[in-house]
Amino acid sequence: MIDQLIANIKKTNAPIVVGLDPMMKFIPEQIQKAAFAEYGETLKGAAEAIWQYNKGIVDAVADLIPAVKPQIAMYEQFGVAGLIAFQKTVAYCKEKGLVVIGDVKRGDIGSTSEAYAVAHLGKVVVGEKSYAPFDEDFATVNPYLGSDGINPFIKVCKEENKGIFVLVKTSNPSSGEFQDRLVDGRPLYEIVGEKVAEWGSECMGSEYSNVGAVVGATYPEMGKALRKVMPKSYILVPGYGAQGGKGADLVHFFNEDGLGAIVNSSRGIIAAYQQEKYAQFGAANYADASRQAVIDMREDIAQALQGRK
Ligand SMILES: O=C(O)c1cc(=O)[nH]c(=O)n1[C@@H]1O[C@H](COP(=O)(O)O)[C@@H](O)[C@H]1O
Repeated sequence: MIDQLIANIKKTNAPIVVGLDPMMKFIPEQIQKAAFAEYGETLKGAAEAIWQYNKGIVDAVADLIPAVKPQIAMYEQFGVAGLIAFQKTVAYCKEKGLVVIGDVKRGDIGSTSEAYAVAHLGKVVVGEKSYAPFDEDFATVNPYLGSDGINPFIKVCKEENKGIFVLVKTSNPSSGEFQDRLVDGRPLYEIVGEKVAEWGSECMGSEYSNVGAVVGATYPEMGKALRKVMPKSYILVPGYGAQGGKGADLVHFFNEDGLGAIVNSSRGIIAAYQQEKYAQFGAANYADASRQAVIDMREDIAQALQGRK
């Protein structure tokens, strides 16, 4: 699957992931009204609104980007109806040729991780039949339980040609509370990064591994160090835009070949029309504002990478 992701990145010339993290406050009134008219102010109504909103954005940006990252929490808050919207979003994006990174941040004891891996990347067996319940291409995984929690994902990745991104150094302000702690004189995130390289060596694509890492754009120096620790792992870099990360911060997350990193922006793209910079689009043209925000992000990253040469 990493090969598909890289092919899409090369085709679009955009190492960008659009994060599909829909929140009701982003959804234009006309979409909410139509959904509520059909289903009432119910969980189903909310789920219909987020699905229609997503569809508008995906239709507007799909030709520009290699991948999307739906964040399951934004759907799960609307219960089963929300999860159906998640599933529909995954399927629709795949139909459009996009690689789908399910941001599910799973990880548990072995037997439980196995079920998570089956749910999101693999197939579940029911009698004589088998089903791919959510069928994302990649999933984000929390490594805190150690190899027991990761190995079932790697097994499914090998069987199904899928991939994972393991949390190594997260973008949030308190990520250092545990992740930066020194263990035998070295920061914990570096030890996890080494483990990602080891797990990744078991699950290689042609140039890069199907086991990638998540490292926040908000910690560029750590990104630089981690790039060297896991040379064959793709780094998924969240924290661009709404969390303050900029193109210039991202340069060292990439390898010399211009590959090796893919940068996520969620609110910065999907709610662009609510920013002053894109206000002229208005709520009715929210998807056009998202398209312009993707073009600007692509330019920002390209310029930063150009500056490195
Ligand atoms: O795994 C992630 O994607 C992730 C890891 C991390 O360290 N920081 C982080 O922000 N994320 C996710 O990336 C997205 C960032 O959203 P924006 O800040 O709106 O661009 C959210 O879906 C977060 O859950």
